[in-house]
Amino acid sequence: MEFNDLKVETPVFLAPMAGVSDYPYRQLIREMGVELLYTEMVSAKGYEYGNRRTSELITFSEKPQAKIAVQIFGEDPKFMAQAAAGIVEEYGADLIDINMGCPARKIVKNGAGSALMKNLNLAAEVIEAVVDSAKVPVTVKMRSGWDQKNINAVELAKVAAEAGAAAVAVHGRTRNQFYKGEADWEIIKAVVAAVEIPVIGNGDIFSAAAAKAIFEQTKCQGIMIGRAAQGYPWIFKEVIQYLKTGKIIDSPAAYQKIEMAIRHLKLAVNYYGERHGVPIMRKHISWYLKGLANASEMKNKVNQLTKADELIELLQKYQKNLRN
Ligand SMILES: Cc1cc2nc3c(=O)[nH]c(=O)nc-3n(C[C@H](O)[C@H](O)[C@H](O)COP(=O)(O)O)c2cc1C
Repeated sequence: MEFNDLKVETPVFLAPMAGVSDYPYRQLIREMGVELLYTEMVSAKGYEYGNRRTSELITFSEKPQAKIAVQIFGEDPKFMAQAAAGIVEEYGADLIDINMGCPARKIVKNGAGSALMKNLNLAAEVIEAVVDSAKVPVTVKMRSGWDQKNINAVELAKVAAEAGAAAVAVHGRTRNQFYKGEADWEIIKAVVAAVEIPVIGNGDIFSAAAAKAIFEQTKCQGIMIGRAAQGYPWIFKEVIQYLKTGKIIDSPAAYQKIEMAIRHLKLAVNYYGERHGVPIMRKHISWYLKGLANASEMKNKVNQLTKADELIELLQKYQKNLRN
C-alpha cells in the first residue's frame, strides 16, 4: 500500500488507542511484523504548549524497522498545522494522521474528533492546513458518520482526497454508537468505490479470517486492528501469515501470554517508572490473563500490587503453575 511516496509492504496496521498504544506496547507489536504503527491521539494544543504528557505519547524508537504515524486531534487549523510540522521535525514522524473519529464528549464538545464530521468545511480547512505544513503524507481517520441519520464518510473521504490526504481510515460505526453494535463494513466499501486514494478498513477485525473477509468484502487497501490486539499482540502475526500464505499459525500457549505480560511490564516500568508504569499495566495484564485459569482471582491480586518486583513474582509463580 502507498501513502503518496511512502510504501508499506504489509498493509496491516496497529490502530491508535488512547491509553493503550503507547511506546512500550508498540515495541511488542512491531515484533509481530507490523510495519506502520499509529500512536494514540495527541492534542495539537497540548503539543504547542509543551505538555510533558504529549511528548511521552509521541516518543518512539521503532524506526527504522517500523514507520510511525502520529495521530493529532484538534479543531483549529492553525494549531493543527503547527503541531503537525513540529512533530515531523522534532520526532521524525513518517506520517501524520488526523483524528476525526473520537466520540468522547470532552473532545467533541470542542469541535474536534468526530465532531468534524458535522462540519465538513472546517474538516477541509484542517486537512488542507496540515497537508500544507506536514512535509509527510497525511491521513484522516473517521467513523461512518455522526449518527444513523448522518452517515457521511463518503463525503468526508472525498473532502479529504480533495484536500490532499494520502489515505483515509474508516471505522464502520457512527459517533453515537461509540463501540456498540457491529461495525458496518459496507460503508468502507462505499468509500473505497468513491475515492482514488487508498482506504484503510477498520472495525471488529478479531481474527485472521475476519481480516481476509474485510479485504474481500470492501476491497480496501489496508486494515487497522485495535481491540483484538489488547493483551494479544499475536493477532498481527496470525493475520499477516494468513493473508500471505493462507495458513493459520498456532496460538500462543498460556505460559507465553504470561511471558509477554512480564516483558510488557518491564518495558512500561522502564519507560514510565514504577509509580506510573504499574497502574498503566494493570489493564494490559488483565487482558493477557483473559480466558486463562483463575483469571479473576489473579486480576484481583494484580490490582492490589504497586511494586513491579511483586507483580513479576506473582506472574512468574502463576506461570510456573500453568506449566505443571
Ligand atoms: C481504548 C481505545 C482507545 C482508542 N483511542 C483512539 C484514539 O486515540 N484515536 C482514534 O482514532 N481511535 C481510537 N480508538 C478507536 C480505534 O482506533 C478503532 O477505530 C476502534 O477500536 C475499532 O477498531 P477495532 O474493532 O479493531 O478495535 C480507540 C479505541 C479503543 C478501544
